[in-house]
Parts: sequence; C-alpha cells; structure tokens
Amino acid sequence: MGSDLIYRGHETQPQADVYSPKPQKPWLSLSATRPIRYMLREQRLVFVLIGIAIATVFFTVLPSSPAHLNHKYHPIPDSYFPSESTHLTHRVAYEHLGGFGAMNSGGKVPLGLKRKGLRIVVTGGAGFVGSHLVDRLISRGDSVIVVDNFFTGRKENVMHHFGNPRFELIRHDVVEPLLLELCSFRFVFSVFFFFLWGFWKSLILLTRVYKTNVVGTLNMLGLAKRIGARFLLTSTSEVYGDPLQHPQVETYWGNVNPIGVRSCYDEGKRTAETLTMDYHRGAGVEVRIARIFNTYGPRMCIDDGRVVSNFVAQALRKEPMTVYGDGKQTRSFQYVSDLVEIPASILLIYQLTYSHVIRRKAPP
Ligand SMILES: O=c1ccn([C@@H]2O[C@H](COP(=O)(O)OP(=O)(O)O[C@H]3OC[C@@H](O)[C@H](O)[C@H]3O)[C@@H](O)[C@H]2O)c(=O)[nH]1
Repeated sequence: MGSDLIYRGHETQPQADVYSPKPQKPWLSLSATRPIRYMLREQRLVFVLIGIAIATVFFTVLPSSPAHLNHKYHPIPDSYFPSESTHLTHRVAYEHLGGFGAMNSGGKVPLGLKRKGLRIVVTGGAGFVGSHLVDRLISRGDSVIVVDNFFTGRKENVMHHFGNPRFELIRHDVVEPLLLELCSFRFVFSVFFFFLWGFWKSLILLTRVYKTNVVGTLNMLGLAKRIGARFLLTSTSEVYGDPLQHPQVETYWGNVNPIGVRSCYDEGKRTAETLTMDYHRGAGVEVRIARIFNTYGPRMCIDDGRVVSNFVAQALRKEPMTVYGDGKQTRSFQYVSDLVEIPASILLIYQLTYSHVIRRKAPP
C-alpha cells in the first residue's frame, strides 16, 4: 500500500522533452530573405550598386595599359629593315607579360614603388665593355649572371661584385651550348665578342673569332628562345666594312671584303646579325641589335691594338705614335660609361614596338 502514497502527479504533466518536429518551412524561408530585407531597409543596396559601378569604370573604361601596348603585332618600319623584313610582322616585348615585361609595361606601377630588377645573362661580361655594362645593371638593381671563358675577359673586372647576391659568375665558352635551367624567369642576353686585333692574330685565334661570333650567338639565341627571353646582340660598326657612305646609317649595308685580314670579325658579326634576325622572324624571339663604334675607357687592354690604347701606351713609353695608312681615316669615339647607358636603356624600353637596330655613335 505504501506505493499508493507515492506521488504520481508527474505522470499527468505534459512531457516537455518529447520530440515534436517543427512544421516544414517553405524553400524560400523568411530567414533566407532576411539579408535582402535588411539591405532594402538600411539602403545598403545603394552602396553595393555604387561599388559595382566604380569597379566597372576602373576595369573597363580605364585601360590596364597604354593603348599602344595593347597591340600584339606591329610591322617593322621600312626605315630600319628595307629588305624583305619590312613586310613581316613579329612579336613585341609586352607579349611576354608573365616575365620581366610585366614589370613596367602597364603604367600602373603605384607611385613610390621601385622598379623590379631584371634577370640578365651577360656573355662576355668580364671583358672591357661587358664588365662596365654589368656594373651599370647591378647599380640599377638588376640581377646578372656573367658568362665568360676569360680568353680576353678578366676576373678582376667583376671581382668587386663577388658576394653580391644579385651577381653570379660562370666560366663557360659560349661556343658550347649553355644548358641553364631558367624556367619562370625572363632573362635578357647581351653578347660581347669584341675584336682585339692585338690578341686575335694567329690563325687558330682568327678562326676562333668567327666561331665565337657565329656559334656563340647561335647558342645564346637558342637559349633565349627556349626560356622566352629578350636577346640583345652587341654588334659592331665593322659590319659596314670599309664604308663608302659617311656617316653610316642603319639602312646602309656596308662594303665588306670577305677575304680581308679582319673579315673574320666583320663577317662573323654580320652572320651573328643574320642569325639574330632569323630567330626573330622565324621563332618570334624579341631581339635588339646595337652596332657599337670605337669605345675607350678603364679596363681596356693596353695591348689590344686599338688606336686609343696604342697611342696611350706609346705616349706613356715616350715613343712616337704610329699612324697607319695615310692617316686620313676617321672614327667616332665614345667613352665606355656613355656606351653602356645605351644597352642598359634598350633593355628597359618596353614601348619599342619593333625590333630595333641601334647604332651608337658619337658625332664625328
Ligand atoms: O696604332 C694605331 C692603331 C690604329 N690606327 C688606325 O686607327 C683607326 C681605328 O682603329 P682601331 O683598331 O682603334 O679600331 P676600329 O675603329 O677599326 O674598330 C674598333 O671599333 C669598333 C669595334 O667594333 C672594333 O672591335 C674595334 O676594333 C684605324 O683606321 C686604324 O688604322 C692607327 O692609325 N694607329
């Protein structure tokens, strides 16, 4: 009976924790429309529309790069290539926008930001002109890989860059292929093979001059093509040979003796120019050719046989200066630091819409 005294009132209480499913809501419930109603109520929609309008104006009305950079192909102007090349079209710098061309090509570099350095391979970079170019490139913030076999180049010309993380030196002869793996970078190549008459005078070395200019240029063009780099050939005024026209303009084809004593250099550079233009026309490699005239300055070899070094050496030894021939020949001379401003700036000119032969020559 005791059990009768037990309170059993709870058995009659409603079961609060019994599961009772909520009624199904329609698919587009009130909670789903709540943000919309909020936006309408708070007039947020106006701000959203204003934002979209600003973005539209920014990305469509204002071009991301200057109009002249939006063209993919441009004819080569007649004034530079009066032969069959005038009818050809070719690629231009800003097609390589994934690489170094992207750096300054769009005109949208925020004010105050420094230019991103280029990655440049300079062959012959330990030589007279090459080392001055390397100095110039490093000083403006570029990264440089010098390739040199030290035939005429000297380690002392670039030693002051040792330890700089933006400088590398490779002992290599460009006559052999250079299998650098440079994926994801866009390098620029400068090729320096200058003719030092006092040095290259034996038969074996004269044939070597030709081979270096031709096979070396071919190898470097192949590398430039493989990695999608811009290529600068440093050519020479000697492609005009013994010119019949003064001053020489880019459209003048020269007067070269193919069997002359210095023809290995003249013809070697002429072939190098031919190869450069063939890689441009046939493979779309973007190229520059700079025809450099008589250059002097620090790091010249005193015995390289050129007129400035010869005269200086003879003056220092208090010997008479030797004037070859009738002495009526003329030259334009330039100081090396003036010269290297030109290739350095060539590499930066993204606005150039055609490959360009640039003849660097001081006024006579
Ligand atoms: O002792 C000398 C040396 C040279 N000369 C004359 O001086 C003139 C200049 O001769 P250089 O040997 O200095 O050089 P060049 O101007 O012919 O070529 C030079 O400049 C262009 C570069 O591409 C060449 O690599 C470089 O040799 C020539 O007419 C030469 O006959 C002399 O009268 N005396």
